[in-house]
Amino acid sequence: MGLRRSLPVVPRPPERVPRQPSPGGRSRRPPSHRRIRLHGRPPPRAFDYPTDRLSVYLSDDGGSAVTLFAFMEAARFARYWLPFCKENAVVKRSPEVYFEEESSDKAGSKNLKKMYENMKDRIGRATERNYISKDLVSDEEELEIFKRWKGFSRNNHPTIIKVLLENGKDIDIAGNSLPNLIYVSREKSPASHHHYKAGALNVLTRVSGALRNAPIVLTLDCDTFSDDPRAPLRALCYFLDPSLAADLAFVQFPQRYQGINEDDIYASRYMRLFRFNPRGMDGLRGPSYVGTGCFFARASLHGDTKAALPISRSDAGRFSASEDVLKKAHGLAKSNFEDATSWGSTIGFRYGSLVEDFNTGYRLHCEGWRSVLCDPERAAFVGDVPRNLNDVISQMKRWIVGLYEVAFSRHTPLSYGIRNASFPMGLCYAHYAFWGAWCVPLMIYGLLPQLALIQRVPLFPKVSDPWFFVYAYLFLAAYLYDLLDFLVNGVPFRRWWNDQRIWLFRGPTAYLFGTLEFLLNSLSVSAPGFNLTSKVTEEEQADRYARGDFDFAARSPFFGALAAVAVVNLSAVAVGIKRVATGEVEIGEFSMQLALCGFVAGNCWPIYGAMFWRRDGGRMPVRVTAAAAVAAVMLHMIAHLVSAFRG
Ligand SMILES: O=c1ccn([C@@H]2O[C@H](COP(=O)(O)OP(=O)(O)O[C@H]3O[C@H](CO)[C@@H](O)[C@H](O)[C@H]3O)[C@@H](O)[C@H]2O)c(=O)[nH]1
Ligand SMILES: [Mn+2]
Repeated sequence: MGLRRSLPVVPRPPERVPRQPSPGGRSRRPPSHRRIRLHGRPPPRAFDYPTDRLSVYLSDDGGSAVTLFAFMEAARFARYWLPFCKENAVVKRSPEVYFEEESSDKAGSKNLKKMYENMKDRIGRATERNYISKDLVSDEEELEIFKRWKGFSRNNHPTIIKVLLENGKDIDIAGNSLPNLIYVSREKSPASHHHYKAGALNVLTRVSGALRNAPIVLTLDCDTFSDDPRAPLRALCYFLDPSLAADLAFVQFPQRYQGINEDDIYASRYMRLFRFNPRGMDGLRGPSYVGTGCFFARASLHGDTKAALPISRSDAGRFSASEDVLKKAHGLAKSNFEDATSWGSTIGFRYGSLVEDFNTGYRLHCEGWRSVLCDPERAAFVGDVPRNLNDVISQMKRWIVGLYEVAFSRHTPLSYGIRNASFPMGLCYAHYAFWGAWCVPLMIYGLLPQLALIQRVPLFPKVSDPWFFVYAYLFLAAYLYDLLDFLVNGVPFRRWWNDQRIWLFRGPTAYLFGTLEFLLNSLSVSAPGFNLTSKVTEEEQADRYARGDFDFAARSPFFGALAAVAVVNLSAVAVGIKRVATGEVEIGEFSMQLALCGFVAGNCWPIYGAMFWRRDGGRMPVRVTAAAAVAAVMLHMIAHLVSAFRG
């Protein structure tokens, strides 16, 4: 049974008539460039896969002419880049990564690099002006396209679909045909909810369905690049396995990242979330969908039950971009197309949660579909992480809100999930859905024993009491178990230490603020929003990150809350030690509380540095420090009042 057609949706460029993109042109940095590093690797991605069975759809949710321009440029560059990769067996097919890491002396590599720099330069200029001017586009026909961008805004613009490359018509410089490349910017209008990324993915699903309707669909985020040309083949192995294929909805590759600093100070690898736990779920109904690096059976997105297997029988057609088909596609991308349809509720990517990935995978599992984790040694897809603490926490806060939206929906994992997916799957999903609830125990442990210590209220058994060992055991066993999981998986100790630290940091920040935000959303005081994770980093900030220094340079309420907890712990340690030293209290009675304060304070070390002695740009703004001190004093006063009242 031969695989007839397929359609991984993977950005990878090219352009029409072979036009010389001035390979020898001097690369010039625009003088007024702010020192900003774009850490999302630019688009070109490539697969070892027959190009006539590959279509790449790029969703531009920002509706920007600059994005289209960048893709036209990249498409042109690909005509030179792809033959070079083939000739030299280049596996790292992101040119940005290739030119950075490889000091290549391969034939043509110098010229190609120049060409690449030149392209980046032109895109840089376009980005800076936010406008495509005549000096950037010489082709009249192309210039015409950009003239359509009059009065467009991100939330109000018509549909634009542009077929940038068509297989069979466009070829690279070696004469090989190129895959289809289609730019899609869906219509946005203030009158319809656009449902963020899930909405964008559903438009892509429909548009690709009209143009080609291939049975396999790959979703990739804008900050992900493909780092293994054979990834589609790996995924297809599962889809073509008759023992799996009947109800296989998706094959998920773990999220893996580049550019994380040595000790991973912000725990950006999310080892449990993306590496350990999916392996466990793989033994049940399969890992959850994590938004990127995931191959779907199109059938599962159309709500067709159990239709994934007969890939070769699916009604995939030949790619067509005829006027009729394009007209139809424009209609499918209209902002009101989904009104009174089941898109987002029982078909396609599911709405109602800011974590559309988690929600969609969960609902598919509940509907009887399975998934598979594909975790080869070499990362198949590589993504980017935020590189300063405020962005890290903001991203997590958005996830927490989105997870609560699933937790408290009518499809809550605790009942619907357990009933429909299975008991253990329901629990796995509940474990994440209620993630933010960690703020309760974490806040209690971060404040209560400390304030009680200062008020001379013992909370735990004395060292001489046998119950003491139960507490000590629970604490140590939990930590040791966590540590072992990391060590066994080859993660160095310091990375584990940072991971547990960030877990504590999330308590009064992402977990707490996420929980509050969800409460406010539920009371309709505010509305959930998808704030994009920042994709740029200031040069200075990037350097700090590379050095492994914490970044507190923002007037962020997160930092205020963190610093307040840190100050309470520091004062408790100081007061506690003083009391023990002067014999005011008996050490046995407060040893556990003192140890706890010491442990938290030890973890807060980078916060004290940022508040008190650091002088570089990453220190905490004075205002935040002051606010935190006031908050800490107030907490002490409240504790004092409470204990006076009780006494
Ligand atoms: O209105 C929107 C908002 C986002 N996106 C896209 O969504 C993707 C993810 O956005 P990003 O800012 O990178 O968010 P992250 O928190 O880094 O993404 C993680 O969390 C998201 C759910 O919150 C998942 O969708 C992602 O796959 C997962 O990597 C990007 O490709 C965006 O272009 C849209 O297309 N439209
Ligand atoms: Mn991202």
